[in-house]
Amino acid sequence: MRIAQALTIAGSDNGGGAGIQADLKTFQELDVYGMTVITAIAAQNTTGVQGVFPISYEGIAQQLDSTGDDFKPNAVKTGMLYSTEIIQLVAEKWRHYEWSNLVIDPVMVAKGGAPLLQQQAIQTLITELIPHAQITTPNIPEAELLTGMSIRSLSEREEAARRLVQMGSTYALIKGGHDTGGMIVDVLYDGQSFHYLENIRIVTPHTHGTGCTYSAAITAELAKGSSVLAAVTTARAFIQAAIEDELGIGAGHGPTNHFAYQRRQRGEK
Ligand SMILES: Nc1ncnc2c1ncn2[C@@H]1O[C@H](COP(=O)(O)OP(=O)(O)O)[C@@H](O)[C@H]1O
Ligand SMILES: Cc1ncc(COP(=O)(O)O)c(N)n1
Repeated sequence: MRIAQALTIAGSDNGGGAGIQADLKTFQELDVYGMTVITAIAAQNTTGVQGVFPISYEGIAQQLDSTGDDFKPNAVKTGMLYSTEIIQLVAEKWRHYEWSNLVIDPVMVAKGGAPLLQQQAIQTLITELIPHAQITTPNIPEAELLTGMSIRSLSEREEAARRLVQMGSTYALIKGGHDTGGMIVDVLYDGQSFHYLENIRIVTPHTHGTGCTYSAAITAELAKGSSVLAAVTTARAFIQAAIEDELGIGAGHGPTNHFAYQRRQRGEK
């Protein structure tokens, strides 16, 4: 049996809704073999982040080498990278192992407001890692920090996507979840034309890990050989199902339902 393989380089969420855990669950649901490099341990639950404990530089470097020396992931995603040093390290190993299909989810702040990327590391992300990206997937506040522009209108979302492509990302996906309308519009740009993914906003507090799950689904589809547009389209359906069929776990902003998409595909509830 040949199986597509994907690597996630991200932080751990013990609550299982975001970070490494969301990525692995998503890979598994989409029939992709998942591998991990853990950058930090975030102690968190549905009410917030209680602590962040970075893994040592050596610990991350060794995980990257142990992975790269033996495995050939078909796609790689980054989530919480935390510091300038970690971003530089990932960029160096990326070049060394000649990996392909890099998906950058530029995780900066948790839903509750806790910082997951040091402020000074944003510039390093732009100069060192984004030029290697097949696709970069910021939410609106992350896109504002990366591009230095304020984003209100659809045309500003398009301009932000253009700037990310100018920085070297082959595709840019500006996610619309932080907008306020009844429809959510995610804007995908390939350097020439725009694609708009429009979905009904689901009224729910349970959106913890949506960005992680969405970008993990894109990574899984790229690992299987899909085009970027096809990967984003499938991933969007995956995240919509995951938010719609809510699990209602925890007292605060609960995780999404990683089972939902495949259950629907099989005609189950
Ligand atoms: N309430 C919602 N209803 C439907 N889709 C949502 C909802 N919240 C988020 N999404 C979708 O999940 C994806 C990630 O959400 P977003 O909030 O933009 O990013 P992040 O989780 O990185 O902050 C986007 O495609 C967004 O449109
Ligand atoms: C380890 C880790 N990575 C990423 C997120 C962002 O997820 P969200 O924006 O849904 O809080 C998180 N909370 N924890």
